Amino acid sequence: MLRIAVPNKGSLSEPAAEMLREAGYRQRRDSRELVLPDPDNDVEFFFLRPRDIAVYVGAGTVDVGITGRDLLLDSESQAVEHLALGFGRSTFRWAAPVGEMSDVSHVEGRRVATSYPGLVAAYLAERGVSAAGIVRLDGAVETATRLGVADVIADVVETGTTLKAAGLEIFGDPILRSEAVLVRRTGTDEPTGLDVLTRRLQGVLTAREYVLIDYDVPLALVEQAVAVTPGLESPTVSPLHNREWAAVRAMVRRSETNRVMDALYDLGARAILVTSIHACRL
Ligand SMILES: Nc1ncnc2c1ncn2[C@@H]1O[C@H](COP(=O)(O)OP(=O)(O)OP(=O)(O)O)[C@@H](O)[C@H]1O
Ligand SMILES: O=P(O)(O)OC[C@H]1O[C@H](OP(=O)(O)OP(=O)(O)O)[C@H](O)[C@@H]1O
Ligand SMILES: [Mg+2]
Repeated sequence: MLRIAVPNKGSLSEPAAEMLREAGYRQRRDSRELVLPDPDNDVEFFFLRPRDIAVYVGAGTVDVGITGRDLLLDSESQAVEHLALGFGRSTFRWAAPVGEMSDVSHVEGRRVATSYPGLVAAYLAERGVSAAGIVRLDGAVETATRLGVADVIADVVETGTTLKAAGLEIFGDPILRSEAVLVRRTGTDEPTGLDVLTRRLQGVLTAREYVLIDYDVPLALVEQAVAVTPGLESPTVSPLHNREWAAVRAMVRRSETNRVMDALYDLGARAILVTSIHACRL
């Protein structure tokens, strides 16, 4: 039975449960449940703090887990990224009071507040910058400079609203681009059942990223139309009752739907229909 760790709280918790539900797994109804067996799918879920998940996976006490890439790298555990999951996207960035710093070299000799000391120390060491110290805080890191415990912070930024409200501005390149990831232990055989979980999650990712497009097009234009919608392997082209026309079906990236529909219409395609993909295996 594959043991899967899932965030029990925080911003990754709900979207992780949603993705697993879409992949056909049982999910808990009560947020106080800590363990949930799913015998039909031969897996067992453990609801743990996202920060601890890489630690459990690295120690081998659970087989795989969902956590943030930033938390994985901060953990310095034996866990590695297996599959990026496309939700919980954020950047991890430097910030300081407005107008004070513009480059990571300015962190030299200054005090840094962060919830990710491992990640920050590794980043600074790689660039040969010595901070005066790293102050580890659990949250609300943006307040640290105002309260005088640090000169600069390194923290998760999504919209930038929290930083702005604290009178801070980002500087330097992003330390990291993070998102939720499925992690597994390094240096051991792949756990039994991970192949099925991976295919199911990839199915959800594809169903979210792609739509199906159907249209009718004059036979003479099929080649040009297919060049606009090449699909993943090859589009389906079917005859229509009117023998001078064909029906085409292909997968298209959701983000490109309208551009593709416009191009097909301009070419002469008609009855262009777009439908969501509910589930898939490629
Ligand atoms: N505002 C946000 N937008 C996107 N991802 C975020 C945001 N805040 C935290 N994360 C991500 O969530 C993970 C941290 O989860 P964690 O549960 O420890 O903190 P949290 O989501 O901030 O919850 P809380 O602070 O309520 O405990 C990290 O991978 C981080 O990148
Ligand atoms: O760029 P924004 O959209 O403002 O989001 C980023 C903020 O969200 C998270 O904080 P959270 O609300 O989890 O509080 P915390 O600092 O106590 O973890 C994160 O730690 C940042 O502070
Ligand atoms: Mg938080």
